[in-house]
Amino acid sequence: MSRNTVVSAPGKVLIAGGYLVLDPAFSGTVVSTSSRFYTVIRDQSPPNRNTIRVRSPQFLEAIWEYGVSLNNVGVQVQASTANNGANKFVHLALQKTITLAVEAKGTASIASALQNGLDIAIVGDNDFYSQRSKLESLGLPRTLQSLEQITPFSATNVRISDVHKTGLGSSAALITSLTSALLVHLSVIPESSLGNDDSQERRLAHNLAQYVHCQAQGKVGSGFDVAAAVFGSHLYTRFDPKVIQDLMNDNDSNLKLLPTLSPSNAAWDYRIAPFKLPPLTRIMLADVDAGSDTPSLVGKVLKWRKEKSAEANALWKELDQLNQSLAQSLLHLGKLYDDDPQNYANAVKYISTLQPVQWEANPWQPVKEQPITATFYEAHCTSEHIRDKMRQMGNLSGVPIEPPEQTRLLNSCVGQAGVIGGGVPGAGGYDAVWLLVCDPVSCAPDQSPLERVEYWWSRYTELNVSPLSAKESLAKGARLESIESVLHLQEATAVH
Ligand SMILES: Nc1ncnc2c1ncn2[C@@H]1O[C@H](COP(=O)(O)OP(=O)(O)OP(=O)(O)O)[C@@H](O)[C@H]1O
Ligand SMILES: C[C@@](O)(CCOP(=O)(O)O)CC(=O)O
Repeated sequence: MSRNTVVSAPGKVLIAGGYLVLDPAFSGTVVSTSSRFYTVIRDQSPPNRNTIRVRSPQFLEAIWEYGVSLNNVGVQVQASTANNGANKFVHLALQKTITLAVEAKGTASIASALQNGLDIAIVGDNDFYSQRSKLESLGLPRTLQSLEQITPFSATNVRISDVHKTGLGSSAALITSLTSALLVHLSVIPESSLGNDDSQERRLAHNLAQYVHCQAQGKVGSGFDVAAAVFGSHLYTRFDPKVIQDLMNDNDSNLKLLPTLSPSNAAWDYRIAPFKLPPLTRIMLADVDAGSDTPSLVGKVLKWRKEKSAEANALWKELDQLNQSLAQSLLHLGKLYDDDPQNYANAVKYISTLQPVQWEANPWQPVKEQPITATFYEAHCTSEHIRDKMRQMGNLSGVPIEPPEQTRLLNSCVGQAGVIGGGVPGAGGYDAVWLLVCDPVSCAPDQSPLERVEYWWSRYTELNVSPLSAKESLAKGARLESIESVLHLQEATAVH
């Protein structure tokens, strides 16, 4: 039986550092999500030498066939003229990854891996796409429980270009799972290398995915979304675009890829510092009405920063300090848990039933719980302060980063018992919110913060708020999967 290779990569939420992360002098706090993209690679049956078929079974008209020629001139991946439209992202991922594989392993080895042709299926968790209309058509309320009733990797019944995305970074997760799965399948990196949080092989996968994503988008962004897909949650400092400038300009593909993309190329100066959300807390995400256009928000903010640089730089500095202190408070909570899990759990349970303003008001609170409660309160205040500064950025640049509708929604959530903080992720706009809530082992007889927020969102009328099921992914970044252990993956990717 032919082997299959399955690699998944998570989505992302930038909880702090929007806009700042575009500048290498600042960092962003990025949380990777349990919602993932999965790429499944099998041999073609019946065999079809040197061809690759890529399928996205969740979409209409989403099958692309390619021919691969490997010769002394190089690698050519040619889209079939019978394809229903092009898929630039997938095409570039195949072209660049196979080219890199030939450089690393030699033509004969890659020709042998392609002797039966490849069938590649790509699917994304339902969270990447808005489930609002599906819930409506099923007559289900907009709750986490309702989402569980939708089959995993369910069909969207539309073309890719028409789907309503939720902003989890589908293209970065897709490119990362596809390029990393190919690297494993073509034996450029061993399967075991994705078992380590950080390794030379994972860094190669990162550099390749960043480059392919930049080529596909036609620009070099900050890359925090690809970094999250590869490494999981972390504090991200961007790389200097110069590292791939020559490759980006090389329209005739004359240059070798490996010298630039190799993990030993010191020009890759991105930094990944460890980060994860505190124990017994949970991130909650919601898709809010229609998505906004990130590139246009970003363009306007950057233009304003250029024109009003003194004012903007002062704001960037203040925000940077706040972003760093939020990350430090959240990391410190992790340490407080490690030092004293019992008092930490008690403190979380205690604040889960109180609004943040009440957290420190109890003079009888056990002494050992006090520093824990105080750190949670600090995180709350800092995240509110960040929102304030992001609104200021929006007002000064004339961009709806946290528009008034979102402010009202967030204020009504952040004031609730057990809610630590929240905001508009990434570039902001109308399309999404995140919250960090306490998630104690049990809240009985009270409702948990999660249940309270969920209920509030499902009844909220000013905006239509639809929750996502994602939690933080604690499995770091891209990982090898076995097809049997991911619910519905076999069915969703079967060749019919
Ligand atoms: N499921 C998929 N299968 C194959 N190709 C896909 C899929 N999803 C996206 N793509 C490709 O990636 C391209 C860009 O995707 P898109 O613009 O949706 O990403 P994005 O803006 O990063 O998403 P997000 O808003 O979630 O951050 C699409 O035009 C398509 O070529
Ligand atoms: C504004 C920016 O900093 C974040 C955009 O994030 P998102 O795609 O809205 O999650 C741009 C970037 O870093 O690519």
